[in-house]
Amino acid sequence: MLEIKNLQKSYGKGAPVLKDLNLTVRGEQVLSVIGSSGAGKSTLLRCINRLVEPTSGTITLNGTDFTTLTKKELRVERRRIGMIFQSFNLVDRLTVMENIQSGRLGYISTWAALTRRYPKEDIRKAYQLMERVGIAHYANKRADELSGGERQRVGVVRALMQRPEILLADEPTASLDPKTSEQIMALLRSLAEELDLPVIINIHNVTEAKEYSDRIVGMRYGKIIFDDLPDALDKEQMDEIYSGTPAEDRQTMGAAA
Ligand SMILES: Nc1ncnc2c1ncn2[C@@H]1O[C@H](COP(=O)(O)OP(=O)(O)OP(=O)(O)O)[C@@H](O)[C@H]1O
Repeated sequence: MLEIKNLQKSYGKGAPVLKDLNLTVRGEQVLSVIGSSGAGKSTLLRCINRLVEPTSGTITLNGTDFTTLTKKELRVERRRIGMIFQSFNLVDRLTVMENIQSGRLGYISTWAALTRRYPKEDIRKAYQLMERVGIAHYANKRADELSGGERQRVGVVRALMQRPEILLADEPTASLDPKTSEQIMALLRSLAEELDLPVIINIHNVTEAKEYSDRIVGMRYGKIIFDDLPDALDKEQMDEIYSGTPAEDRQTMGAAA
């Protein structure tokens, strides 16, 4: 279970971009986070694994409060959170297998990693996952020889190699064509179910969010203003989520205070 309580984030001395945010994610489910540009979706996702440092609040994953971990502890515990990126974040000159095995870095010795002597079990696991997502025949191909959809599948396998307890996907389909984008969303959805893995997706495409998610969270400038089943997201709710500007929201908050 992921439990986010009273999360606040301000960059430097700026106004808060996450405002006392609370969110609980239980069990297997795909949760999509939608909202205007600047609403704080990426910041929220990145606070969870502390790629961005929260200003205050707690983020607890299956009993571990990530906000209080030291840098050293975080290096170990972060493996429990898989992350998928819009730009895939692969090393172009490395093969698919090498990229995938980098998901095991921290589990195997630096020497084994440098000399590409991966444990047999890791190779078996990698092939099993690559077969599952349809890229096993590319194991020895360089990452930069793959299409966007194939690269994202490598990203997914790399994240799963960590044996994560939760998967975070930061706009995983934004660089893909519509058909490939749907395929990746469908893949994430079926993996969530097969592996009993909660997946949080930050996404702009509301149609896809509705089709492939079990739950939708709508953010407006640092706050969650919608949290429900996809079917409950109607035009009125959408207008609410996508209206306003950060400045207007600050004024409203000021008036309410
Ligand atoms: N590193 C940073 N330094 C300062 N401000 C930042 C930084 N990253 C994000 N912000 C600001 O925080 C706010 C939320 O940004 P964030 O990227 O989380 O929103 P988002 O909803 O993911 O937007 P988008 O959909 O465009 O990616 C924005 O006002 C943005 O300018």
